[in-house]
Amino acid sequence: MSFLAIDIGNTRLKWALYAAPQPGAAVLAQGAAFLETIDELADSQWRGLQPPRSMLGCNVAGDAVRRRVEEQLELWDLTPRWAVSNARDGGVRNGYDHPGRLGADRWVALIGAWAHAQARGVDGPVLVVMVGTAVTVDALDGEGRFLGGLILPGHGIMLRALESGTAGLHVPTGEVRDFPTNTSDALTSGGTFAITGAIEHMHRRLQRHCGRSPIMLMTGGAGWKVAPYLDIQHELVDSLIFDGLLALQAHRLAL
Ligand SMILES: Nc1ncnc2c1ncn2[C@@H]1O[C@H](COP(=O)(O)OP(=O)(O)O)[C@@H](O)[C@H]1O
Ligand SMILES: CC(C)(COP(=O)(O)O)[C@@H](O)C(=O)NCCC(=O)O
Ligand SMILES: [K+]
Repeated sequence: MSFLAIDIGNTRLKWALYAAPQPGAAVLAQGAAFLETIDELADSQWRGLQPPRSMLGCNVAGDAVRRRVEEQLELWDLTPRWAVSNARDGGVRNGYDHPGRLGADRWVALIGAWAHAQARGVDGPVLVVMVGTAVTVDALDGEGRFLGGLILPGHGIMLRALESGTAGLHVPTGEVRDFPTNTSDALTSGGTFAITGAIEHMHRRLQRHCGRSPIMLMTGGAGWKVAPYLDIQHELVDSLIFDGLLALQAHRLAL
């Protein structure tokens, strides 16, 4: 019954093997690999794993990367399946102008966030934040409607853009400070507060739109770096995308 969930972002592939394709199933094994090393998965992290019976992934890193991962999946006898954004699934309605153009990771995370809210009896809005290569800040109302969201550069991209666009900004990583007094701290703090500022802005907007304070769920490889500087209540849920994939797979099996 085991189920493999895969989340391919623009920096890393994350995977988790679950005992069953059901929300709340036990994690049997998990790992992550930078995209440069995904051609070794079958010979390294995945070797010796209990063979998964099914898989569902989400991928925003392009078709070439998907094909490379499918080659690794040939280790087992299973059909690779990939989540695509659509108009409605897992209790969420997609408000994007062209639902299929919404990043599959955002769609799956919204479905995971909705499942979390339902499980906790939350019936108000949810702000879904992912801090990966890029940062996304997505608004879900109390009825499970995805209203829309922001995309902004992640910390690394912001710093590289500043480095390549200026003559005088080649400095080591600094600390986050309220009033930075050197270039390193100014850049690190600027990047962090650009992200927290966008999150807090969307939080206010969603609160105003729904007339209720949203809960906020945050995920992504760099979430832990941003979380300490957020002035609003939030929860880090590392497994948000996997939880969305589990919800989708369970839903599909129930049909
Ligand atoms: N082991 C790590 N140590 C420190 N930072 C990390 C680590 N792994 C990831 N990150 C941070 O998280 C970002 C990537 O997060 P991730 O969620 O894997 O992105 P994506 O989903 O876009 O591939 C990196 O840009 C980096 O800032
Ligand atoms: C916004 C993203 C680049 C985020 O990618 P990530 O940081 O997870 O690697 C990805 O969700 C994407 O390519 N989205 C498609 C465009 C959209 O969502 O509107
Ligand atoms: K991601």
